[in-house]
Amino acid sequence: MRFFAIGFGQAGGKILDLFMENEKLRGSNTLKALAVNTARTDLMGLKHIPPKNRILIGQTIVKGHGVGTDNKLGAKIAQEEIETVLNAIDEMGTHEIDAFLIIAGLGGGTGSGGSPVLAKYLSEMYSEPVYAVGVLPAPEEGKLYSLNAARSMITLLKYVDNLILVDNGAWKFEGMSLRESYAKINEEIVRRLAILARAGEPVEEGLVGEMVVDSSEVINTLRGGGISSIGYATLPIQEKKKGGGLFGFLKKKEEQVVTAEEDRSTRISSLVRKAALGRLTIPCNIGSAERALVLVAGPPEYLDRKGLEKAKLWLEEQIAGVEVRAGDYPTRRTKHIAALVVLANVTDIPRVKQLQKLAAEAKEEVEIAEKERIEKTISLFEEEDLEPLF
Ligand SMILES: Nc1nc2c(ncn2[C@@H]2O[C@H](COP(=O)(O)OP(=O)(O)OP(=O)(O)O)[C@@H](O)[C@H]2O)c(=O)[nH]1
Repeated sequence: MRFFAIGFGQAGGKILDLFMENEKLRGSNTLKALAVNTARTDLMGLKHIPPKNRILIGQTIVKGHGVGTDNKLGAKIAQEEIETVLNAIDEMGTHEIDAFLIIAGLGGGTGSGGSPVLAKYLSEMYSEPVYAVGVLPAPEEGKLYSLNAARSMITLLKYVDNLILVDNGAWKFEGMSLRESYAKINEEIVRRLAILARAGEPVEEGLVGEMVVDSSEVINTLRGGGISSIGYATLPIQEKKKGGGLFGFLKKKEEQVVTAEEDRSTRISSLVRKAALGRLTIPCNIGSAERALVLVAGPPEYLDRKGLEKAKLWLEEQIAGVEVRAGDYPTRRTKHIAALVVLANVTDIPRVKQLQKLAAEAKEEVEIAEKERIEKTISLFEEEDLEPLF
């Protein structure tokens, strides 16, 4: 799956930078990456997106300092400078890509306001699907972030072919602050995107996928303009050494490592279940998904067609719809078997409901506060009979 990815704002840029690093490390050069921001320092902090593929917008308005969580300003700047962004995309080349992928934190200003604007233009100008990865703010970030995210989500859903949500609140790591968790959350997001990017890619020389998933199957799964959540699970593998002895046995117990000789089919199907029922990028009711896609990657001797088919049947029972696509990707560049489950077009997502509620409250509070402020300011001058200067 060849993505043209645009990291919008700080979170989007950082996640895309890591995605780029990951793709380089695994020897793939199919990912096109462009970072767009109103903050100069955010762009300067990127390491793997080449400087020529970083665009600073809004310089005349915010002087390279970001929009300070004002997503209306973020949207306005993106609208005014959309030509610059679209020209950069065109110059980088779009003829070989399968889809656009906009990545942004939806609680801030630049990415939250800018990504729906970009999604609108890309969906009008190109036939390739436009997906967004939207990072939702954690509850402790406050009502302004909720209001921003809710507004951005509603607008994005008008233009994208699919919105993959990631909930920072659900992903905050034990004993860590949200900020300290960012790096780990970003790694988790990139792990999932990297597996998705393997769909339809030529496999390493000498390897053959048993059930290949093409990029068109990813596109068919994600069609329809809904919200998706992604599950993921891995299992470490271990080459079976002759005379592994007591140490080998202990290691196996501790780390739950597996060897190729164990029941492959059960192992694959339980790994897929673990991915679907475990921690999703956004917690949701799996029974409300319209479609699903399963991708399993790992060394070929650990992959198994029967196991995948079993997992597919099981998922068909779990989701609301009937469309489940499944495939595998053999690779020797890993010491794990990884299962990815995309739950497409889910409708029962408690965090989104909660965000809408918080956003509605925040909107009302802002309006009341503004009205009161105007009234109080006027009343400050009511008693005096002074004329304004002009
Ligand atoms: N997962 C994750 N979330 C992040 C990261 N950085 C910021 N966020 C979240 O993204 C939201 C803020 O968005 P940013 O991308 O920082 O803001 P921006 O788009 O650059 O906009 P302004 O800074 O307002 O100009 C908040 O909800 C943060 O919790 C990150 O590296 N990873």
